[in-house]
Amino acid sequence: MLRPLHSFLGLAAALLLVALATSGALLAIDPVRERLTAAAPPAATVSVADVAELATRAAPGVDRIERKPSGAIVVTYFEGDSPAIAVIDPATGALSPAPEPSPFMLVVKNLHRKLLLDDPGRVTAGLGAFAMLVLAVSGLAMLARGLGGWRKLAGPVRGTAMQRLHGQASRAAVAGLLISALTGVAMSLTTFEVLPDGAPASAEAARSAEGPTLSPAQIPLLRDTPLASLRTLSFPYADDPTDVFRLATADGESNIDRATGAVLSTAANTPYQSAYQVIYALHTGELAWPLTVLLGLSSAAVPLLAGTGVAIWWARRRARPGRSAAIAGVSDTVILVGSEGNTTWGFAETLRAALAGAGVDASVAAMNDLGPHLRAARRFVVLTATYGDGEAPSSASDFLARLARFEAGPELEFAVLGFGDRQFPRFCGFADTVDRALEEKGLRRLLPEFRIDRQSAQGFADWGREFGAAIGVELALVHTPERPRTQSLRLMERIDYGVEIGAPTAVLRFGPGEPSGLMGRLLGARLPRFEAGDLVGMLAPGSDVPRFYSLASSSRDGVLEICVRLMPGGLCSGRLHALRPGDCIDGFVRPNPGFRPAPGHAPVILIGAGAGVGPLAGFIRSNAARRPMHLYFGARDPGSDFLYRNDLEAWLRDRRLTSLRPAFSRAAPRARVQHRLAADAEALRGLIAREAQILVCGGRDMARGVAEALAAVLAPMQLTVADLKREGRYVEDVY
Ligand SMILES: Cc1cc2nc3c(=O)[nH]c(=O)nc-3n(C[C@H](O)[C@H](O)[C@H](O)COP(=O)(O)O)c2cc1C
Repeated sequence: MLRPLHSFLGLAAALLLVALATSGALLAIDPVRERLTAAAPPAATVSVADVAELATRAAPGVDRIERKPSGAIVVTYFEGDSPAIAVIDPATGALSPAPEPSPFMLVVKNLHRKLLLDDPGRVTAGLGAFAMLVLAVSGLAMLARGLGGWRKLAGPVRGTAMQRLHGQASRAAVAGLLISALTGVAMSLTTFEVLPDGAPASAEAARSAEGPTLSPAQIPLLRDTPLASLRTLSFPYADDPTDVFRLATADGESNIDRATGAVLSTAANTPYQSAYQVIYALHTGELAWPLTVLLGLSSAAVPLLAGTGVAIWWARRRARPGRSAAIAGVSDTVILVGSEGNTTWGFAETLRAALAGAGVDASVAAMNDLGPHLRAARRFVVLTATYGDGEAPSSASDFLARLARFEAGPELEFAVLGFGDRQFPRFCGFADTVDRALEEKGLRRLLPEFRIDRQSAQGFADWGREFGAAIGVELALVHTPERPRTQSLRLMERIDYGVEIGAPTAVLRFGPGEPSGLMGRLLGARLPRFEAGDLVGMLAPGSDVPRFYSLASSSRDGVLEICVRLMPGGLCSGRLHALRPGDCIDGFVRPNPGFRPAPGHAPVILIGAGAGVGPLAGFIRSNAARRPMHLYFGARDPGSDFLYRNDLEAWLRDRRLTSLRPAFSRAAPRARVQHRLAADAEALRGLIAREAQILVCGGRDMARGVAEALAAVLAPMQLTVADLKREGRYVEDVY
């Protein structure tokens, strides 16, 4: 429900919000500039009477003085018959010219308040503020859901570059946008009298006694009112002997007898009038100038949020299959899809087509489409992704509630296939929940739940064989993900290791290759943006299924570096190892924000073996802040496959690397990283007590051995590897 609300409202209101927010950001410039150039605030002892005295001396025809939110005191007076305006220095009484309101800013103000129209514009601006409020709240709730709950709201945002930009910008701007939107709605409701009038109270009209006019210093109320609480002071009209001094402060208004100085009438603001003034001051940022800066910057982020939001919506729309597939009629087999990024729909379609080929009538629907019309189905096959901390993806957000209401027949069968990523603490957590719920509902299980890591086509094919056997057909699932948009990379340099010991491993450094597309031809080829630990996908010859390698550099290093072990019979590694400097290959970058050191200064323990040291070397190279980094590196022979040896020694010297603990399995004293970890147990416990984060990269067996060794290290601290994983302090990149 949240996503459609956010998307449709965002699309419908995008232009209006960009106009309101951009004009709001421009309006914030003047108050901040005024504040920065304003004189130092007067001492707290300066009273309204002091400044009014100075004003009567500097400008004998003074009509009114006003204290601006920036603190500037503006005097309006008459020079002969002509009105004039100036800023007065409350310490010296010196007058200086008041800044003229620029015609451009007047247009901007009109645009912001009423879109250059009258009442229809004011109504539309009010609706815009309401749309902003709904978008800010729904966006924040979606972000919290995606990150695994409100307590993880500050965690790293995941997803495509566009999704990360949208999430990070909205997180930075949401406080300011909520203040602007809430106060904007309140001001609109006040304008249209849905809420009571918030204008300050006016004191009842009064008449002065006849007699000579007192000077401000002779009037007790003006002496007792500090300058800081002044709004306006109007002086009595010279030609009307009964006119009064009119003093407005934050608390209300008073009329003062010009001849006696007595207070003739007074009106205090009601709590609502006081509240409205706070609302107004919050909206305009008048309350405090840092607030003006916050509101201005938050508003300036709105065009970025609108642009990235539309791009995300468009990408999602393009990837999603047609509506007809999503609400397909009832078939024998119904494939229910839980997806957020849409890749699971592609797997579902492959499955549907293969079932059709095997003579099984199947259709595809969103999990949220579960309803009484599906009671006629014979079996449900659930394909679902997981988000956040084991949460449902958007197309399955309502599934468990719908399942609770669903009346399943006694013969209904089910199978669950989870799509997830092992790096998350709750791998395929939502698929687990759905599997249990279907079993508890009394559906007949066809086969145990199966989990697929990082959209593995191989895993999908394996499950397909088991599922086919369970329903009595032969099923060969060949899933070809949509071919990603690649770019050409040119090999600049390669360093070979491990040849002598039969484990050839190469560090390959790429630069931009042949330019492609109009932009490439105009601007020249460039590398995309990436961080160490992100992935580069390469397509093996004759295959559309990419093989991913962890990046050992960030784009700031000017090269795209990977570390590749030649696998026996490996098509992709074979192709990469055959490259000579100058050769080109196509690849694409996929962000992998779950695998990188968390921000901050806490120590980092890096553990890798073989080519798994690649991304870890990238983290060390990027460690400009010199946070403590300790590397445990496993290889076979120091003379042959000590990858990055020269770099690691240089990084130890310049303190990017704090300690290096290599372990060699084929040279005395033979050891693996696990042994080094066990030997360093005490030191490791010290680091973990200082909030250290552990990053592990390498083969599955090594990762298992490392987890076991660390479990023993952690036990005396009453901690487990699972505890650290939950806190995001133990992350693995395992292949
Ligand atoms: C923000 C985000 C959070 C994720 N959280 C989890 C998780 O908690 N557990 C898990 O196994 N996979 C998690 N994943 C991985 C996805 O479930 C996986 O990539 C899935 O194949 C995506 O399918 P979809 O494109 O159809 O949504 C997450 C992915 C992202 C981008």
